[in-house]
Amino acid sequence: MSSELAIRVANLSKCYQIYDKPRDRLMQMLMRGHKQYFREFWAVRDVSFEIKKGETVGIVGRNGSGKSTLLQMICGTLNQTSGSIETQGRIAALLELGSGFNPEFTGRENVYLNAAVLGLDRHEVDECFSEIVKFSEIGDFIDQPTKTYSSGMLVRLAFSVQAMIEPDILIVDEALAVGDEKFQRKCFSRLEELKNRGTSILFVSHSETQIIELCDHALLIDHGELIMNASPLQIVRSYQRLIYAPEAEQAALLEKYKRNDPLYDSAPSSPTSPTDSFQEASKETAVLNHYDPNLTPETTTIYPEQGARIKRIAIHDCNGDAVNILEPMKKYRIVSEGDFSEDLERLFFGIHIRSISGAVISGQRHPEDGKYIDRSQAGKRFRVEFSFNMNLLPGTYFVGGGVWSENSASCAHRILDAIMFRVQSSGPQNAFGYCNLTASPAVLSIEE
Ligand SMILES: Nc1ncnc2c1ncn2[C@@H]1O[C@H](COP(=O)(O)OP(=O)(O)OP(=O)(O)O)[C@@H](O)[C@H]1O
Repeated sequence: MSSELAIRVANLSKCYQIYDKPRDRLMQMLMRGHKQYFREFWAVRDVSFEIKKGETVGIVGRNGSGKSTLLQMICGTLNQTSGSIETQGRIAALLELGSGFNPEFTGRENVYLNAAVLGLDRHEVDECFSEIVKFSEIGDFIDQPTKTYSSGMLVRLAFSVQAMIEPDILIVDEALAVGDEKFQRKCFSRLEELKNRGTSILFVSHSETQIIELCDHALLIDHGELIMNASPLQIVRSYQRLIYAPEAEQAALLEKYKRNDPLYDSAPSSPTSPTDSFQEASKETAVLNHYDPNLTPETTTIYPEQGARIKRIAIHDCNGDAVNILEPMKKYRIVSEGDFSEDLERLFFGIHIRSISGAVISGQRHPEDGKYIDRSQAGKRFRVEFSFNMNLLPGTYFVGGGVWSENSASCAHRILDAIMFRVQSSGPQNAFGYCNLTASPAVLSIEE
């Protein structure tokens, strides 16, 4: 394997033998393979990919798609049925909650045991022990058996051991979803630190923000197969589109992804594509200086219609004119219009604003959390207006919107990156990031 690579997986597969009855397992042993008493279940099938040193790669997929099985094989805690795995350097892994701990041992004993498994000798553990305990915030509990720990404490200690020993490869299986938000933030800043120091990180997450913000690229796994290996944003979009698609359309979508067909309806756009007609409907006659007809996203993703259809999303200024060049600190309205093709119950509308990297910066729903519009009838049109203060800093942003209802398993209709807008600069800024939350200028005093 080239010295640039940290992990190389080639044609990796895992087949489980499923016995419907315990008796079948016994029969299989007795018959010594003369007859087959089990069903084969391929949890991972012919997966190949490479991860370079220092890269962070996210794995995305539905429940049961084979993510954990794949990670366990890479860590060496599960044998593959066929294929090969090559890794370079020390691998640390955070798999199932507390799976590396012996519950009868104290936290301290488990730290030494865990570190020994990772190849550290006693002296090396002595050197980083206090750092591990400090990071985990376990305190005096470190000398209690880990069976007395809460799930949050277990994950804190497990993460601390794996992350403080500076592995070459770190594998994390969703474990970070456990633990309080403050600790999660600490874990992610530690992951960023490891990433900057050159650790290759492979992690499973259902959080689109984590995938987009941390990963260099990502893998989409479904039914044990590697469906796509692409940019984090593309993977997150494809995954969302897959899980929101009606069941009947999912197989075709997966085939399309596998063939590496253009992900978005708009790329390349055909004259009749839904994206074109949506964008045509959303296009406005130019309003002097504040509407740029060329400002249209190439990443528009239109979900299948399931009872509703959003026909147009637009931003209006205080005169009701459609705009997409916005001025900081002014008031605007985002308007979403469409119609219902089915009778729907308990519905709500939403819009969101995303950054270029795809992170959701802000969103609004109507009615508010926990409340719904009781019902709507097929054939009726809707129009919903969300008002907002333009507190975003100069830059380019994307707007998406959706209609959700209890009748449709996922959403009645949804469009990601429906339109885009630019916030103009209004001169030198004291604020940076995405939002301007400044209430009044900073006050400085320096001692004489
Ligand atoms: N020991 C086993 N014997 C038989 N089948 C198994 C075994 N372990 C896992 N599986 C099956 O393999 C498939 C993949 O499981 P895996 O845990 O890898 O999925 P996953 O993508 O990590 O799911 P989740 O997101 O729910 O954690 C599942 O259908 C699961 O039921």
